[in-house]
Amino acid sequence: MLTVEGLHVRADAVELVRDVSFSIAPGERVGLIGESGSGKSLTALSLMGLLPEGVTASGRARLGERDLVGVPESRVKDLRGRALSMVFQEPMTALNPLMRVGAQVAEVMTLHGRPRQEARERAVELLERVRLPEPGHIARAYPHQLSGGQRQRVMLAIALANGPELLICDEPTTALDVTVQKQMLDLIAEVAPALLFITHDLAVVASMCERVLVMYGGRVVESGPLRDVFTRPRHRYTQGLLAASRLTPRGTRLPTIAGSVPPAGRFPSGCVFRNRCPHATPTCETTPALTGDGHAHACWHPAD
Ligand SMILES: Nc1ncnc2c1ncn2[C@@H]1O[C@H](COP(=O)(O)OP(=O)(O)OP(=O)(O)O)[C@@H](O)[C@H]1O
Repeated sequence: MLTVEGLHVRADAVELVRDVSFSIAPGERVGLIGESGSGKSLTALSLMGLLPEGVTASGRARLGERDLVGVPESRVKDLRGRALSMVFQEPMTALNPLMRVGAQVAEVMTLHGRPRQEARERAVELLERVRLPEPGHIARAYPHQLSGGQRQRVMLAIALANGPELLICDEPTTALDVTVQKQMLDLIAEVAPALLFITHDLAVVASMCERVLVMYGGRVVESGPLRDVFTRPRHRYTQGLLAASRLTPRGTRLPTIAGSVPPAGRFPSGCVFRNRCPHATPTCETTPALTGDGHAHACWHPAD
């Protein structure tokens, strides 16, 4: 559905994103991870036609039959917020502080041609879909009257308003506290038609995505199904990332905690790995190993 081939992003002579290629199939959830400054956001922004002033993209990116790069702004504008939409990290900067949130959700629909009254009614339905309580009441609130988690749900409602084919999320839960993060991630996984999910957090990628792309120094250095990349990381950066994370690559012997391995299924509530060990293979017995704070994630692989 989305095909990116040889995408480059430059600011003057400096190449910030180099020769990036990947694709996303309908319904697929793809994670984009990489260190700070590796080019994740610029890759996403070039698909949205939202690159900052002085930064330009070249190469090919298509959503279905429609080109996203190297086309006039009017064409991309027509697709943006309709065929593909994006949820950013900080909802407070993306929302208009002077406009009621219901009107902001309705506006993205009227901009794409929906009659005003119909858009207002649909806005309340969308606020309900993103599980905001009393959506009619919330629609009349201003952004500052909502919590961070509620504001991010409003952003998700805006992103979903015109029934996009692809949702791009750039660190959408970083500004939220941990319990709210989990609810938001579950909601995104449920409502996204297809997803490009940008994050630093490997555990989040493991719980949300089927495939992963790893960026380093402006390039995609590794990509593949989640299990392959997490169990057989090839690039040094991915290996380092996994070693530093709460996940342990298959083949690593984990210390037995306090002389015993906790029984399977003893994940703390809210744990993103509940019954979803990313290393699981048919031959691998996986058992969650809980460490001191009871919320670390690792797998026990007796076969290794
Ligand atoms: N407007 C700009 N002009 C020049 N360079 C820029 C501009 N915006 C970003 N860059 C540079 O491009 C590189 C990639 O930035 P990008 O924001 O895509 O990184 P990222 O992987 O999303 O990082 P983070 O995880 O910190 O958000 C960085 O080196 C950044 O400094």
